[in-house]
Amino acid sequence: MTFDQESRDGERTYRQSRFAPPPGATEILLVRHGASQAFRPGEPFPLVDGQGDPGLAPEGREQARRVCRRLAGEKLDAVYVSSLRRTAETAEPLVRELGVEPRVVPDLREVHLGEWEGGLFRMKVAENDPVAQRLFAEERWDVIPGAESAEAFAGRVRRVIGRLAAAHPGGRLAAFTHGAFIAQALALAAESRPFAFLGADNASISHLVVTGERWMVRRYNDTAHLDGALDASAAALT
Ligand SMILES: O=C(O)[C@H](O)COP(=O)(O)O
Repeated sequence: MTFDQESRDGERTYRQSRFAPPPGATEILLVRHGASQAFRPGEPFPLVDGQGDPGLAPEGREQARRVCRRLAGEKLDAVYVSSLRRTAETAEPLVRELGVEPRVVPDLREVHLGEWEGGLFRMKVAENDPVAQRLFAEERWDVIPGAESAEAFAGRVRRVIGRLAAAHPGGRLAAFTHGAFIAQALALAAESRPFAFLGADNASISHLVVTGERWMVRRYNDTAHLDGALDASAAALT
């Protein structure tokens, strides 16, 4: 006898059920792009709208192949990318497989790192620069001169997630985006400290379920498709 069968005296029983999105909710799979090219001091990345625009590193292309193979098995209503090429390059195997056009939404771009754009950010963090220490202590990007303000960034992320959800009620979409963007989106959903979700891995999947103002965190930094042997299969995104 299974748990949801009626017991012998006719009393009903109830088994635990799996999560199901509320009616009309939008599932947004936030995919961080694959690893981008290494920064070499003195050779800044080209800029797009003032932001560093490296392409994918060889390992990033392999990560892209794996995350797209995982997503290809999912029912998706649309694929979105930011205006920075590393997201489009990561989504490329998926859009080719699905035969769809990626939709470019510039507001999915990374936080603007001001004077540390073009690759300098990584060097400053690696060198434990005092401003980088402040940035992580205060959980604000705008301690970097010229960087996007905390309020502007949170507002941009809130608005674009709302727009994507409104465009696909009851649907599921993949949005290829960036590490700080994912951290901000999940922090808004969880009403957490701003950096509580910082550190999503390259080609990881995070997952929001959005109903109007109510956002739920369903998944964070899922990398099952990256770990282990090349052909390891990952579970469906339930
Ligand atoms: O390491 C970097 O270049 C910045 O943190 C940008 O983040 P991203 O790689 O997620 O766009």
